[in-house]
Amino acid sequence: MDLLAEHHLQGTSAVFYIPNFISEDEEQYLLRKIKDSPKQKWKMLNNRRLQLWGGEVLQKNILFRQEFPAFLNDFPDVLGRLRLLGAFNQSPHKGPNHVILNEYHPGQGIMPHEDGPSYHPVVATISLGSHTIFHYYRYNKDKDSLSVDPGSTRMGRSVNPAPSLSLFLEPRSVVVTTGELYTTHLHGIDEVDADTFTGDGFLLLPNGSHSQIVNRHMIKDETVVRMIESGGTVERTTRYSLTCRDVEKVASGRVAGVVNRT
Ligand SMILES: O=C(O)CCC(=O)C(=O)O
Ligand SMILES: [Fe+2]
Repeated sequence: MDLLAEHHLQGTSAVFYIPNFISEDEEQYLLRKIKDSPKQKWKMLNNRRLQLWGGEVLQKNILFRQEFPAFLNDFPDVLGRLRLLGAFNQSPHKGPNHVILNEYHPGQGIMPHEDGPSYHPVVATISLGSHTIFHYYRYNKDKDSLSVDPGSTRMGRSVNPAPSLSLFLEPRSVVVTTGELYTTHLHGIDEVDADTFTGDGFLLLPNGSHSQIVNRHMIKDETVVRMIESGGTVERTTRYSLTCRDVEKVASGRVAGVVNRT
């Protein structure tokens, strides 16, 4: 984790934020490749669409591999860059073997959730095209209480609606989450068109309360930093995220249409 260490987010056990992990030219290239990808690759969900790369995690949390497209491990070698960073040094395959591409138009987000047991507890999330605000949440202490929205949690435990940590993710940045923020917290993105800051680092949440942006001293875009410190609104545009993880169990043997590789 040496290269990562200088990007450690103070006050967290193990969150790392790296602005400009992807160059502007690489971002344009990746966005073009995403737009040119076959329509049938998209999986439609209620509030967004996504693509799975590297294979699919099927029964028993096992990954059935498929080759990555060249723009993830050839040019630009996003996956190799994550390996060099050391983010996956402790993971079974020493690098990500699975990537989810999520598309969010303004007003779209993702409910608080955990990523589940298939993955080694490290996730690297790259943002392309637009910023977003990424919240981490805790479960409430009362294990027996029912969730207000049971669909958003595992086991029907209630989630504390006040984020325990809020990050501003710039386009082209990567955030690496490990440790207890991965294993015991949830994460989510509010379904809003824009993000309004009220000064001193505080973000106005949809329920009228506030949450402070904890990585504001690490943000490179000075216009954004001024808004976060003095107040203002940043409109969201379409964001693509690459959620890169290592699935611990990988199927050996050949499956129809799936490349045999461990
Ligand atoms: O888009 C993001 O940044 C988060 C995506 C996510 O949490 C997931 O795919 O599990
Ligand atoms: Fe997630």
